[in-house]
Amino acid sequence: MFGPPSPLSKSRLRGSLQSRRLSPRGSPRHRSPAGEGKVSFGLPNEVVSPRFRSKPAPIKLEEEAFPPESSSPKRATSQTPPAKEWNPETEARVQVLCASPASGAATPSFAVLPPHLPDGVYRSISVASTVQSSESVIVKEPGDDSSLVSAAHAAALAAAAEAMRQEAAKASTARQQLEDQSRRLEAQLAATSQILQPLLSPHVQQVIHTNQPSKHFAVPRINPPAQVLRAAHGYAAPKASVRMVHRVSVPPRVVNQVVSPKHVISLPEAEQANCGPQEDVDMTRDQQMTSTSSSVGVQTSPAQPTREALAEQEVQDLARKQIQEATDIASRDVQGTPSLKEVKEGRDLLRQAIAKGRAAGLPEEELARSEQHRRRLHNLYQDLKGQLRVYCRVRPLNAKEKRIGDKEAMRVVDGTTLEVRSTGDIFEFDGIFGSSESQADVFEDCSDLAQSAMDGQSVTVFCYGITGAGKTYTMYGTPEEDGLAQRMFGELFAQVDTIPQANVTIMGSMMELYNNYLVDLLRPIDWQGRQNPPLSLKLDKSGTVQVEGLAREPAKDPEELKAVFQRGLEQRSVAENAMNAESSRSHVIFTVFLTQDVISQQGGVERITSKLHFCDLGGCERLKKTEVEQDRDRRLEAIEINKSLSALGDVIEAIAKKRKYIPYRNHKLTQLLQDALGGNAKALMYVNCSPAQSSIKETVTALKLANRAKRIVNQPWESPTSPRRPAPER
Ligand SMILES: Nc1ncnc2c1ncn2[C@@H]1O[C@H](COP(=O)(O)OP(=O)(O)OP(=O)(O)O)[C@@H](O)[C@H]1O
Repeated sequence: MFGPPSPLSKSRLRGSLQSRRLSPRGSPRHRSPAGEGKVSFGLPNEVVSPRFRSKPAPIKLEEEAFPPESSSPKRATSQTPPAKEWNPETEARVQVLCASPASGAATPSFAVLPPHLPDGVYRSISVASTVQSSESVIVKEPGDDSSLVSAAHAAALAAAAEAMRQEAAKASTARQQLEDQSRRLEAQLAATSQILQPLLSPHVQQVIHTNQPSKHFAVPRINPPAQVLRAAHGYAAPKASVRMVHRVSVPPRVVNQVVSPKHVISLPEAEQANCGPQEDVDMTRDQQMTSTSSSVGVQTSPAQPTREALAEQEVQDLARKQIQEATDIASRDVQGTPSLKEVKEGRDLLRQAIAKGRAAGLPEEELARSEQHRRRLHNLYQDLKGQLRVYCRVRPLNAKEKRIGDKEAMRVVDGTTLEVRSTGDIFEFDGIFGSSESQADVFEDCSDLAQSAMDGQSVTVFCYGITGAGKTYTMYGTPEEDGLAQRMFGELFAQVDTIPQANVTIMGSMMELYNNYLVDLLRPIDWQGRQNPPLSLKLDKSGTVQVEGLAREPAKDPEELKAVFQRGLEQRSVAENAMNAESSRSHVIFTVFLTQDVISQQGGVERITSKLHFCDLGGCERLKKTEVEQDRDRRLEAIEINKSLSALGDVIEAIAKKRKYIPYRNHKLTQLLQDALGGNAKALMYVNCSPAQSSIKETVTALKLANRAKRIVNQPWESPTSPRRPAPER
């Protein structure tokens, strides 16, 4: 209905506006010269509010309200620009008073404007309705010769005026509401102030900008860090509980009523003041928060979720979705008789989804079901790979062997096949490591078992072979390069770190089995290499082997566990000297005990316990007849070693052939490892070989025993948290 504003010259406008005031009735500007066709209008005096009449407001131009005409719009300034004379011949003038709710200066007056308005008024009205500030004056374009408005035009103008009046009424209501709100705030602040009074320093009670148009009321915040205070105020608060302020803008009236005059200081003063130590307030932050909010009884509206909370929620929802998808895929993949690859993919997918869920902050009880599923898949994967896996590692010829011109009698055919050149024997293992392969390569396939141990399965790593074949090197490495055990310690703690709320206890123990006698390598020994009380083995009701009297040392990180193990190795050499033993004729077992409290689906706590054994087995070669006859001690050692290794072979074979009777009791070594062989346990055996032709006979014997061990069958999966079923024994 209203057309766009005329493209007026701003400089001309400014000139006209500056020279214009709300003029009294009968002023020359109020009436246009008759018959000229150019009419100018001023507001009649009776329609101007009394406030205006007594003190006419200066007319300002709000240029932003007009469409830009030139590229460099000019702003009206306080300086008076040169006044431009109004030419009634060429200009029709209209004054439009807009009542601004912000200023509250005037009420709308359009309805009472004279009916004889030129066309330009409509454009003016349109412009005026977009003007946000107090007054505007619109000038009719020169050359517009429509002189009088029709009655319809006048009615339209009146309607526009009515609309503006309604807007003003709305603004007034809004203002009223604001005032009410401000009064409520005032009451709340007064109450808060009363409560906080005892907690505030006498120096900084409340910090207020007294001379600023927008006043600030200081609301205390609890316990800011000392360094922040030091930076801000140059002092540190010893135990002060209330120091920093959050500023909340409130109407000046409210501030003045809330804060007593003696506490009103300007902000710069407050910042510069060396406030010194404050009174100690013996309340915790939480207590203060509680007491403040409860005693004040502040009416708070329900907390709106912040943008961060919404983003977090979104991430969590996405993580939930991914876990569900991964679970579905994994379940589908492992139906029927899944391949190793399918199980691995399902497990990895679920593992990643759970890790993302943890990172997104999903609670452990929500992840418990997926975790259980992931454990199941991991266990299935390990079982499919082989519950007992046997690897062969061939070391390089050593300096002595090279010196005597020994030949290499072994050939690694491929990753799983080994050939003995001289005899033509072929041995198949789960993996063969040649002389060039590093400790890291050997560890690669072993690292997954750290997860099995964390999931509650017992894990045993054996190193087996003839003297000097590289068992100790493989298991414990050298000072320069970690062996399997140290690498596994690192992996275990890395697993622990992936579960933020995990309550895991890791402890280490170390013992030596020499001539069927168990020695605790973490406890002192007497001159004969004995301990009092001696260690004894017991099988508890859950089928777990207990070594009574064995010291367990807690470890918080891999380094601490390595230190425990190092101490055990040192004690071992002391024991050997005392017992006149030969190192290769004893078994050394380092055990890591894991206890983990996991959150169940119902939110309760489930305890998972497991053991990780590292067994460096004694050399398996037979002594030459002459040596045995000459040295009684060496003979006894050899007999004992052979007995233990043969007992181990029997147990492995019995498990492999699914016999009802598993002869664990035949030797202390098998008794000790009863809960780590068969059942749900996992075992890795590394058979270490010398490649030398000179020791090929003993090497082949060791390889045959290892080959026999490989045939252990898998057992069905059991929950890691269910009591371990003892392996059958008659
Ligand atoms: N894969 C290998 N690469 C390089 N050197 C090796 C390797 N395996 C073993 N050795 C070296 O061979 C020597 C004998 O190894 P190690 O002491 O581990 O044998 P062992 O089987 O434990 O002997 P024992 O039964 O007497 O304890 C060591 O000097 C070791 O550093």
